[in-house]
Amino acid sequence: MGEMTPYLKFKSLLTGYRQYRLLEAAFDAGVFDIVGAGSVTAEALCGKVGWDVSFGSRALGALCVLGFLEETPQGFRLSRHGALFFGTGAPHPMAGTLVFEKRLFDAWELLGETLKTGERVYSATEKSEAEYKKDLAQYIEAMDEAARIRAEELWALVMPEKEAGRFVELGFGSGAYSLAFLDRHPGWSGSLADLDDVVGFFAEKKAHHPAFGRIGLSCVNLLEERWDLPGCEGADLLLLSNLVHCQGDDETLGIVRRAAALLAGGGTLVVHDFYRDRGEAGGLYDLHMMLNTYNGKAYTTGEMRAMVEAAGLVFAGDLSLPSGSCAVLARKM
Ligand SMILES: C[S@@+](CC[C@H](N)C(=O)[O-])C[C@H]1O[C@@H](n2cnc3c(N)ncnc32)[C@H](O)[C@@H]1O
Repeated sequence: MGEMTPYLKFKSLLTGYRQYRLLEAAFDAGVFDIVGAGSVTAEALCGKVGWDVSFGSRALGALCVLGFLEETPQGFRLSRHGALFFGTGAPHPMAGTLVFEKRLFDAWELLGETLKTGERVYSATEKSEAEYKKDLAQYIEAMDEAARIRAEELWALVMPEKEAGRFVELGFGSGAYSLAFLDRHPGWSGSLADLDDVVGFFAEKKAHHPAFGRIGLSCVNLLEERWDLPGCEGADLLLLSNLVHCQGDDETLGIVRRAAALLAGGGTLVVHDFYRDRGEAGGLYDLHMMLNTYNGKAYTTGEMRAMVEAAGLVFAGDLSLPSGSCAVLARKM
């Protein structure tokens, strides 16, 4: 298919929620778990998920149109595209992402009011310890699903010049970027730092990973003006991935400055994120931060260049990734 006409682009934006609602209804009902195990007739499938056969068959047809399922003489099954994301053995499972996305709707309902108020309106309700832990696990799982895809994109473009070195990631989340880097570069060791609950979660979930033994972990609040991170000093490559959007200009500049101070001479800082001047993803991410954080924002690549230069580094270019994010690179001389 050629380029979308302006009207087609408008219309697909206008009705995008219909695709999402169908995907959500099918996911929530368990359709993908069932077709993931092999072809199944519409009658059997609808019976298992509790759908009316006549209406449910139409929904299954629509899932074929969207490209998630295909119909064979034996019934419905996952298409090649659908099998990337659903079913046992999917290389890029998206179940956590679908569960997490629902949590964002309430904040987006408040966009108009937020724009009028000029400050965050949405606030999460008070959580018990158990709810907080469950929400953190969901957040990290959703982040991990996206990060595992995007890490491959990043490290295919950003390659170290040395066989061995010290890799540092601050605000590592699920650790997907760090683990993917260390997988590719067995001569490197890693030092990772994040808030203590996130560090604990990583240590619990990823201890079995082959690169785990080459990683040192530290707990830190990156907003504090002084960091006690001796394990992160002398970094040959330091990654800030999807971290700078969590806070406003002054705090982010402080983080960039302190991160620059951790670099070894000749070391590289990689600031990977969604940038406002790099397509739709960055523009919408900026609003996502407006709605869901105290003062987070998506920066432009120009703003980030000014920050790395203010931190005494030499801007070394930027790289756009296929999934819409971008890496700003800077060197310590
Ligand atoms: C959006 S996640 C990104 C995780 C990972 N770098 C990635 O790209 O998938 C932001 C991470 O930064 C961490 N973070 C945010 N503010 C922080 C702070 N003040 N101190 C330490 N870590 C922080 C969060 O805990 C979270 O793990």
